Amino acid sequence: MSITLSDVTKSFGTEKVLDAVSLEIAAGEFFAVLGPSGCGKTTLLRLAAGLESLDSGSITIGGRPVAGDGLHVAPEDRNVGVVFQSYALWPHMSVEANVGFPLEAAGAGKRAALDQAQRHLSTVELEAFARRKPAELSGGQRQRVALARCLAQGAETILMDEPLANLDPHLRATMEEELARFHRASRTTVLYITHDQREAMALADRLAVMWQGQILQVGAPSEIYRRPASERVARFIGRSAILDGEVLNRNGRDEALIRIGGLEVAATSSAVANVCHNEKKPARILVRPEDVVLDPERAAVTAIAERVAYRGGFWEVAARLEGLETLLALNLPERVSPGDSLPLYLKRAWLLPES
Ligand SMILES: Nc1ncnc2c1ncn2[C@@H]1O[C@H](COP(=O)(O)OP(=O)(O)OP(=O)(O)O)[C@@H](O)[C@H]1O
Repeated sequence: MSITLSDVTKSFGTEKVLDAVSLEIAAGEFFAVLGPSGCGKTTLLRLAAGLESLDSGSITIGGRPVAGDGLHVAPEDRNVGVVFQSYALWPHMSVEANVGFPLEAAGAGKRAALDQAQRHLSTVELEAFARRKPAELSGGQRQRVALARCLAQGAETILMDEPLANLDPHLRATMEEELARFHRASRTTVLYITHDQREAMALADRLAVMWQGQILQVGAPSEIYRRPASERVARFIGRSAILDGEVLNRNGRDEALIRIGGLEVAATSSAVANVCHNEKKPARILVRPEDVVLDPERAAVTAIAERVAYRGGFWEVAARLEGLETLLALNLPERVSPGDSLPLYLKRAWLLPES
């Protein structure tokens, strides 16, 4: 079911934690909210779940108003499942009893509840573990039981708050795949809260970048990576260099010729519409590592390697362009050493919109 937040505002004491937040999450979408610690992500999720009440604005789920204008539908009547970092399973019950419990509580007979539980356990590929107790499962398996229980509740919308935060890196990667498979199989709407940009990029159809109670940008992960709306978003998502440069000329509808140090390159931007032909002005320019290539044939500039770190399969390099303070970030397939000069070719750049 779709989730719509309109101008949602929430304060705790004098601290405004959410400031007129509006979001539209489509039915069946995997939507991630990404932001640094304390920016208000969990509060947003708790408001959608009905675990907090809002100060102003409104929330609808599946088109039905659930909060706002004096209305507050109780969490159990919102038809949403919630998965937290801690799995909140009943330790004394078997896996199948944990999953079947919401069905029994809703009036289904014991046998029918267990049959249904089996079906939902097969969605998360845990049929074989039905008789175990939660303590006999791995962290990732417990997380899957919690997901199966949401499905058993009939939740067409699942709210997840950092569900992988307690897992070790290897299990996290496996669980990311599990979550993606779960979403494909169930087609539930997922609102997913995380501060891990890698996780959000890997899982989400779309994501919102949040900062200090506000939404900075909403878009597909590749859109946010390639076309960040501000320097803050650019710094938060992915590795990059943000350099001082100059716009030299407007080349096309969303392209301008820019200069960074001694280098001239075409940059795209949503902001080029504000640039006049032949108008020179200072600019902030985003360069992603994959857009900087070591290529003696096409090299337009030479940079000096300053820091080099092996990252398994490639070397991560920070290199200085003459006359510039900020270091360029690049990934190279071959080893270089600090002090080496690198003939570089810049494939493209992104002219950051003025903020
Ligand atoms: N019940 C509460 N009472 C008072 N302040 C609260 C309460 N819940 C959250 N806050 C404050 O609201 C702000 C946002 O908290 P929230 O948990 O939404 O952030 P978050 O983005 O989820 O952070 P994290 O990633 O660290 O979990 C924080 O400053 C927090 O201290």
